[in-house]
Amino acid sequence: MATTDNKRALPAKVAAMKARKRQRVDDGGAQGHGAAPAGKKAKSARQVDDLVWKDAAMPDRLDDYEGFFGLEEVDDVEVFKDTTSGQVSFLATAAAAPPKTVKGGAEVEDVLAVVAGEEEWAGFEDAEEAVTEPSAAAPAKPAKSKKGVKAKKAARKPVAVGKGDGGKGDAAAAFETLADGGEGIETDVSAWLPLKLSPDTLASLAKLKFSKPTPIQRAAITEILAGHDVIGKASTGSGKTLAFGIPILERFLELRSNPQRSETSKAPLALLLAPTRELAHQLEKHLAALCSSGAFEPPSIATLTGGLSVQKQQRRLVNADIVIGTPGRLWEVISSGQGTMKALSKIQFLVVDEADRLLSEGHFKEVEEILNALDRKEDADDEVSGDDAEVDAERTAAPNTVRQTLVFSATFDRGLQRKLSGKGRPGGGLMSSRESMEYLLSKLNFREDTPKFIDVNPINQLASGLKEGLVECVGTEKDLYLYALIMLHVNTRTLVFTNSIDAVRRITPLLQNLGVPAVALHSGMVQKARLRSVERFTQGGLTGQPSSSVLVATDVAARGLDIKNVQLVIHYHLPRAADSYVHRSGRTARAGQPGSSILICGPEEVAGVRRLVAKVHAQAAVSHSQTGSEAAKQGFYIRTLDIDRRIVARLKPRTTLAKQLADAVIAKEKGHKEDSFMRAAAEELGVEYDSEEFEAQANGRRGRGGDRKKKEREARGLSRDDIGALRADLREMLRQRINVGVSEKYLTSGRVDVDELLRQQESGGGKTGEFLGTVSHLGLDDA
Ligand SMILES: Nc1ncnc2c1ncn2[C@@H]1O[C@H](COP(=O)(O)OP(=O)(O)OP(=O)(O)O)[C@@H](O)[C@H]1O
Repeated sequence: MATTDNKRALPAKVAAMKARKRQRVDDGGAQGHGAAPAGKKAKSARQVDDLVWKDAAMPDRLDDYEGFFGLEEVDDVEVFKDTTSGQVSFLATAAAAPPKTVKGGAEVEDVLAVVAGEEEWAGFEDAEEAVTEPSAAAPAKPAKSKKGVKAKKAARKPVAVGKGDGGKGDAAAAFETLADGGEGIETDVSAWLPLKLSPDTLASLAKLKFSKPTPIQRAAITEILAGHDVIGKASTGSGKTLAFGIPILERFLELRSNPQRSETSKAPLALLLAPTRELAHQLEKHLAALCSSGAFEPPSIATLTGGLSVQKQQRRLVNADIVIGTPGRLWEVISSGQGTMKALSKIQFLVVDEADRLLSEGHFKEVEEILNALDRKEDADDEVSGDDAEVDAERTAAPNTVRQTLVFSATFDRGLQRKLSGKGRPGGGLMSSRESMEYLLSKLNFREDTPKFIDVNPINQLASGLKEGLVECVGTEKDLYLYALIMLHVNTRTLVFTNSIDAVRRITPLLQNLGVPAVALHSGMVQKARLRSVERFTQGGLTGQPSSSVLVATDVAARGLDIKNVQLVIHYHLPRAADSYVHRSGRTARAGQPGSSILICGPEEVAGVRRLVAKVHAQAAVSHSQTGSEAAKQGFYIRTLDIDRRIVARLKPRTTLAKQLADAVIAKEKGHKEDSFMRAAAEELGVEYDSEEFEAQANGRRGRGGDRKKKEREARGLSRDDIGALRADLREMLRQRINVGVSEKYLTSGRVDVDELLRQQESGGGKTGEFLGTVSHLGLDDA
């Protein structure tokens, strides 16, 4: 740790912070605290409400306390009066006046007092004299000896910043105190120092235990802080959120510390666009976590997504520092007026997360309208209507000089990527194709001609800890194989992707019937249920409450969702495109963790799947082949995983029963809905409704889907008793152990203890891994 005689240059922001503190102390004097006596203990000026008032003890016999009911008292406070203004102020020690939440990060002293729980602050060590210098205008703050600081630290197990790095200890001393948060966390955040972040931000990072920036954070934060527009590409789960979140926080703290905040700085600072509601809420969570150290008053965040009360969201907009939204709801709010557009036109950051999705065809219309609205220079007060916004915007849009635009994703179109990195074919400027992402990017109205393109993983879009494999089976056995895979990964948080809402609706109850704790997520669910599913999945599985260790979802969960410890992704349906494969698979193996991705496909699909996965890996293969690797020259070849047929065969009866049950319940629900609909329609038409008659007519018109309809009718025909009997049969079946054909190996009560099976197999002379076929190649036997 540095001492006062071993001074080094402080990061600019730390120096600025200290200057601010000094300024504050000086200002305090100028504003009338000048007469404050220099206390023996360091005391500082407080508002009356900031003091620690205690209930005054009252004598027992005074029934109504003679008018003193509620009397409060305070210790260790000096009262003094400004001679010129006559204003009364209080000087109190930290013990008498623990500071409230600190605004703007400027009040370093208060932050430190909160964090350290001390009366006095040791200061930034290499410039103690500047901080502790007794001012004529302020209470003296005695410098604390290094020994004293250390003793307290030892007791409080502080965050270790700059440990062993020699050159960074000066600022580190302050960060140590700042970042502890009283929780005894030890996180060395010195690796962040080159990014020159404020102590408040470092304190937050320490609290999050993020000891060093990820590559995209290291590269992007510097450029963003330098004021550049950035297009950032990095693999899934590599920390892109904080790559833009940290610079936004830095700017927020800077603005907060400025007492003369301009009109602009009172408007929202940043607007973040996300493609799905879940991702928007997750962005809010991540930013809130980043701002939760307690060292400063966090920014107010308004998240605008569909499915939740628009009025409530509009109210939250009023004081929002950061606005996060999905395009549909955001546009709804902007176009409904209320001055939203005017406020948003002053944002300093526009973030487009999962940009290739947001800017793709089909999603872009609303994004385009929002962008147009943001860039309208004239009549910013006017309300925009969806119809005229585009025309007006064409007329009034001008390059934005204030706003920085930050565009992030794990996947960008390859041609565009080459162009952005300066390796593309010359010609065909950014406006070449209206449908292409190039055109859409051009609409983002970057402040610079050439935004910085940062690609930290030009070789591989997939996380390095990801293992991939495929399971081949006939289409009618997909349910069975899905169940088998889940059974073979007990206590594994698993995300199952399908291509349709109907499939989610069918598979979830099927798995539930089999005793698998599954929850559903798709866009047809009401928003609260969607959020609840994510919550249950996030909490379940690993904490001894297996209430939701499997999430069955459509691609609404494919992008951006950051759920800890998802170890397995199963593609029940094949992803429709290479980028979907990347993003779905990216829900596992995040933040440097291992994870596996398994595709279930029919024999006729295998060739297509191999092509698709090879395409994703193509760039890596090309790059490796330049170094001569034989395997790489052949391209990436995804392995087929052999699941022991004996297990599959023995799981079949229970799966068939569970499916029958699930189908019956779904068919009944559907029938009930149809019935209600038909009854209402018949009533409206004034005809009598006879479901059997209608059914008979339908039978006569059997066309496409006739078999399915027949099955549905059969399933619907099951009585309540029939369903009860099926349930009882299934329960009984799930209680049975499944003998897998080798003595002492079995599956019990719907779950499989794979480790136990492998152990027994090994001790019985079997080869480890044989049981799971090549699944062991994925590392799944560790699960
Ligand atoms: N510096 C860091 N050190 C450790 N963990 C980090 C760091 N930065 C972020 N993380 C964690 O890494 C995880 C993934 O981060 P994030 O969700 O930002 O990834 P992403 O790159 O946006 O992924 P995707 O492309 O899937 O959206 C999060 O749980 C986040 O808290």
